[in-house]
Amino acid sequence: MRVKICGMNDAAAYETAVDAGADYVGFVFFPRSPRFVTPAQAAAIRAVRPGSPPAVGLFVKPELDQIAAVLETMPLDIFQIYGTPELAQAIRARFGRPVWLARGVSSRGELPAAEDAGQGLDALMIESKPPPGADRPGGNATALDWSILAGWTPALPWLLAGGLTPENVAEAIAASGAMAVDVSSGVESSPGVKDLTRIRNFITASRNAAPGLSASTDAEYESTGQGVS
Ligand SMILES: O=C(O)c1ccccc1N[C@@H]1O[C@H](COP(=O)(O)O)[C@@H](O)[C@H]1O
Repeated sequence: MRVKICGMNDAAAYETAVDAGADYVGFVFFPRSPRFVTPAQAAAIRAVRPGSPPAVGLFVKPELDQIAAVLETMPLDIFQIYGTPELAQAIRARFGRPVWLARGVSSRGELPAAEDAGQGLDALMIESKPPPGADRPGGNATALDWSILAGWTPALPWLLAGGLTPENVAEAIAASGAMAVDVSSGVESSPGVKDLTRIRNFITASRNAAPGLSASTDAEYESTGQGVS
């Protein structure tokens, strides 16, 4: 099981996620998000634990130059992109780093299109569609019907996101078959305010849900076909 904790916007939350064993930490560069950080803020948070898990930069329909500007101050290992597959491909080609493409789904019938969209990319972030009126495409604390993912074996790795919490992540993993999960709202006390206990509990609950798979058993994990690079 791999776990990403997204929306890192304070040092204590970041330290807690790293110390609790997060496999990825996410930084949101979308100004309308309550988790938005400037590149300088992200770099300062990351400096608390140099050499910690891969840093995932989240961008919504970014200009390539916006990403380039962030990279001048904040090194990123992976990009999580909300936008077209063509944009995601262009980002991958220009920056030479893994790109995870986010796709909102609500039915099993939408999964083939999601898989197609991910062709040539490194992973799919499968999540709920934003509720009507939402002013951001993710981070809305809404869950999808996890059962639509049961038995899905796309050609590329995928992570499950959207409305996950320490309380429901085990059920989500069991129902969907996900081997990588991502959370933001579910480890907060209010939008944008991370809760340290909930971060620890989320990581523990995720790992306990799939005890045979952990970041330290990579070979076994990769052999499932859901390894996330
Ligand atoms: O977190 C945000 O504010 C955000 C803004 C814009 C796009 C995506 C965002 N977050 C991502 O959305 C999913 C689900 O989040 P949640 O757990 O339901 O809050 C996750 O991938 C976040 O990284």
